[in-house]
Amino acid sequence: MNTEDVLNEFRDAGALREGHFVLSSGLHSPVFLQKNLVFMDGARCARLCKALADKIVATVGPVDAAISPAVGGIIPGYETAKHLNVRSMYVERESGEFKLRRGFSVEPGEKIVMVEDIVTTGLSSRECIAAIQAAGGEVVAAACIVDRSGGKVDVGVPLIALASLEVPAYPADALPPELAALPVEDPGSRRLSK
Ligand SMILES: O=P(O)(O)OC[C@H]1O[C@H](OP(=O)(O)OP(=O)(O)O)[C@H](O)[C@@H]1O
Ligand SMILES: O=C(O)c1cc(=O)[nH]c(=O)[nH]1
Ligand SMILES: [Mg+2]
Repeated sequence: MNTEDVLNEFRDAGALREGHFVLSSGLHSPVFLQKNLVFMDGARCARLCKALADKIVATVGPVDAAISPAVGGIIPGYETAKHLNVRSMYVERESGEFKLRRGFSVEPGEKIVMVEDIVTTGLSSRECIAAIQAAGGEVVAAACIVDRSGGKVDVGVPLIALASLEVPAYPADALPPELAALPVEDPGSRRLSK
């Protein structure tokens, strides 16, 4: 499955959104990949995650478990782990920091693949990787459905992306006028209050 195949899955799901979005990183973008509309369709989610699982095995060989950052990473992490035939866990924010909770644990030195939905700046991936390492896991690779940086981000381990594209994103104080004129949506969970 190549980048165009993945984008077609997003298009068919109505998940390739245009407007004015503030991203997890605080950057603003005219494009948002609303991955939940993709993952809500089990067959579509399975097609994407089976392809991602195959790419992970082809790149780094077998792994012991997959761990994802909540919320967006949970469904693709679970589905990718299913195709890898390994257990699936997630980290979630506790006082703002990703932690393994809910009885999840890793054995020292277990080979872990970190599975994200979308990578933009890689900040969430790096935070998730740090949490896995703090729990004793060896993160052998990061994987994602879409890398919006076009291969530019460095998450400290090899990043295996099913699709790679460059999408414009701007700091809040450098918005193009046509973007600034649109009402802003903040669809992610980083700034949600409890
Ligand atoms: O590479 P980055 O710049 O960190 O951006 C990508 C992250 O942003 C989104 O999560 P978000 O924090 O919006 O919350 P969500 O997972 O609940 O959608 C997405 O799920 C990635 O985790
Ligand atoms: O960077 C993000 O927060 C982000 C971008 C995107 O297209 N989709 C998403 O869910 N998050
Ligand atoms: Mg996320």
